[in-house]
Amino acid sequence: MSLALVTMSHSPLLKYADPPAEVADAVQDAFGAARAFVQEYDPTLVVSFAPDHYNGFFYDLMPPFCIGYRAEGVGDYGTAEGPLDVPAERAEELAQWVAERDIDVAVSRRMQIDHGAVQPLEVLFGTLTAVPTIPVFVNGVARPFVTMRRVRRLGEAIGGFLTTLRNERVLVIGSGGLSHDPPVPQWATADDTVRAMLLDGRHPTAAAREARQRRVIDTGRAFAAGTASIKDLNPEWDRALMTTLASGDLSPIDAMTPERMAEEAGNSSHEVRTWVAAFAALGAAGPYNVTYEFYRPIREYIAGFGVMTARTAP
Ligand SMILES: O=C(O)CCc1cccc(O)c1O
Ligand SMILES: [Fe+2]
Repeated sequence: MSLALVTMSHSPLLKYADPPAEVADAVQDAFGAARAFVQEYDPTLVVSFAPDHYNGFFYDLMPPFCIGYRAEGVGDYGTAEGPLDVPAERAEELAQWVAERDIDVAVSRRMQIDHGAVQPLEVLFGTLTAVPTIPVFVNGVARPFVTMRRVRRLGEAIGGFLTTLRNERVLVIGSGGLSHDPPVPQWATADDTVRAMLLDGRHPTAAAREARQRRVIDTGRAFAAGTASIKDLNPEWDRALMTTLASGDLSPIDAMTPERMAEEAGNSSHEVRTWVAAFAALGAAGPYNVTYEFYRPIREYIAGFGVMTARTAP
């Protein structure tokens, strides 16, 4: 049973920043390559590993992982709003399978997902309902972080389940990263107003959402102009990680720690957990080949921007 994979950075600034045309075109070309790969594979089921940015998951109950039985996009940053087509019974079987492999996952019958999960679906399929999709939340912004080994083992367990689905062509997606340090609030440094949002900020007013987005948009402009105080992108770190993921041997990733990741690649580099889970899932079906790779550090998007496609070796 073979599997296919697309991992890609996301950026809320895709529609709100203005990089040089050559850069924007290169990203669109990379999206086109990923889209062509997916069209050719013609998946019947998608499993999407994505982080969240305090739009669906908050500190009133923050799990490291969550499998969605139902899910809807919240429509942040102009992304699609509304329900996904989640095959609920399959999602339940998946959660049971994973639980039996000693990985503790939360489940949600009302998962809310943001641009982190929605953007790849829009890029690859145009809509949120084109292909039945099981969303898997992987915490990438809210301390505490589980070990990278745990993330790899989650991916392996999910991949093991997917290889049992003989009548499906399954695409796994990983969304986020790579190195980047956008102004996502953190509990330790937040004031009372921001803490209230981090605790339980569901269904913000339009004005509150606008204010949050404005801060990220302004930071992107300043970062491109060289006047932002956020940590710089780290292309060497990004390329090294992509090389490891492509190698098929993910064991070196177990040694990565949240502290060093934040130090070397920024506070949102933890989003690469979704890539690790996705590659580990792919690897559960056997050796794989990377069929496409794109990488550019893009300050306007506040992202070490990568796209990879891969499939089980023939
Ligand atoms: O908190 C937000 O609203 C989004 C922050 C953000 C910015 C650029 C790239 C990202 O991956 C990201 O997460
Ligand atoms: Fe993100």
